[in-house]
Amino acid sequence: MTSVPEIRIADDVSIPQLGFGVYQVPPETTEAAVTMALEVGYRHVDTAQMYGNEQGVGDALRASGLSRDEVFVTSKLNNSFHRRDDALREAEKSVERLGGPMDLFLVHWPLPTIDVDYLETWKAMIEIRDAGLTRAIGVSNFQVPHLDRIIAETGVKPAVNQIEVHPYLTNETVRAYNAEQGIATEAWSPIAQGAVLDDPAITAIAERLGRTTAQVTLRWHLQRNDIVFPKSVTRSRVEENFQLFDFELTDADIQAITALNKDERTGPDPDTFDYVPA
Ligand SMILES: NC(=O)C1=CN([C@@H]2O[C@H](COP(=O)(O)OP(=O)(O)OC[C@H]3O[C@@H](n4cnc5c(N)ncnc54)[C@H](OP(=O)(O)O)[C@@H]3O)[C@@H](O)[C@H]2O)C=CC1
Ligand SMILES: O=C(O)C(=O)[C@@H](O)[C@H](O)C(=O)CO
Repeated sequence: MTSVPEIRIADDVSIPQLGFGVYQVPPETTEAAVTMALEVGYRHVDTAQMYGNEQGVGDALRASGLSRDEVFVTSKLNNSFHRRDDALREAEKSVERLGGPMDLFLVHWPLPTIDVDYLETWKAMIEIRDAGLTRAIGVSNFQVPHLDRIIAETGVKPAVNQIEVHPYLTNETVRAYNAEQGIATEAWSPIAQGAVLDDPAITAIAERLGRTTAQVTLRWHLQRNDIVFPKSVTRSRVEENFQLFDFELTDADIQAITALNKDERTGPDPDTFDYVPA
């Protein structure tokens, strides 16, 4: 079985650096998709209340025969639940759907333009952790000023900051701040939902190494010490995305891929994103 490196993100909490993302996996097929990923060897699943598929993740874990502590599970607080009482209640519901305490629970978006202050939400996350509903807490899509503020006001650093990172959006400012603060960076949409896979520079490296462009891109993330969880519902790709530990990129390869940055987002901008589900 492939051994996936782990990154320590909090006292007594380590996360496998490679996981399986389930954004846009329909609720009715999530159990099958996660079961497939567990069969391939993934031991880290990234879901969210917003995805509507935590139940399917929990069902796959229960059916797997694996003990709960063998699989690292992350979920995220939905944008509608930023008020303290809502956050605590909804974290309990996530725990029920997932079948036990989470390993990592994130504030999904800072929503800086919404009337609930994300500082209230971060304080609620600390309570959620202290109540034992999750082993570690973190944030997602937080920019440097958001991070600065929650750390200054509470003295509690997020274990991770999950942000959009891929060769066309290297997000260096936030990554550097995360590193300086000892916050692990998780790179969402690591292959830009496929947008980087035909890039000529990545293709040239892939051809030289006899790998696919998805594997080269994911390996680039790993060698930059970021945590990734590519999503696929296609078994051959789920397998391909797991075969990353028997080759290496050179420093020159890493620099060439990093140089592809064009600050191009595939998803929303955290400074303006204000979607709150009804
Ligand atoms: N915190 C946040 O705000 C966000 C978090 N995320 C997290 O990050 C995870 C990954 O990001 P996501 O947006 O899903 O995008 P990814 O960058 O993982 O790309 C997923 C897409 O690429 C395809 N794909 C996957 N592997 C391959 C491959 N080897 N070759 C060719 N195509 C491939 C998939 O197709 P198919 O499934 O058809 O095989 C799917 O269309 C999410 O699932 C979620 O967990 C994502 C967005 C925002
Ligand atoms: O996938 C996620 O985690 C997201 O937050 C995205 O779905 C994001 O909300 C989006 O892309 C909305 O269009």
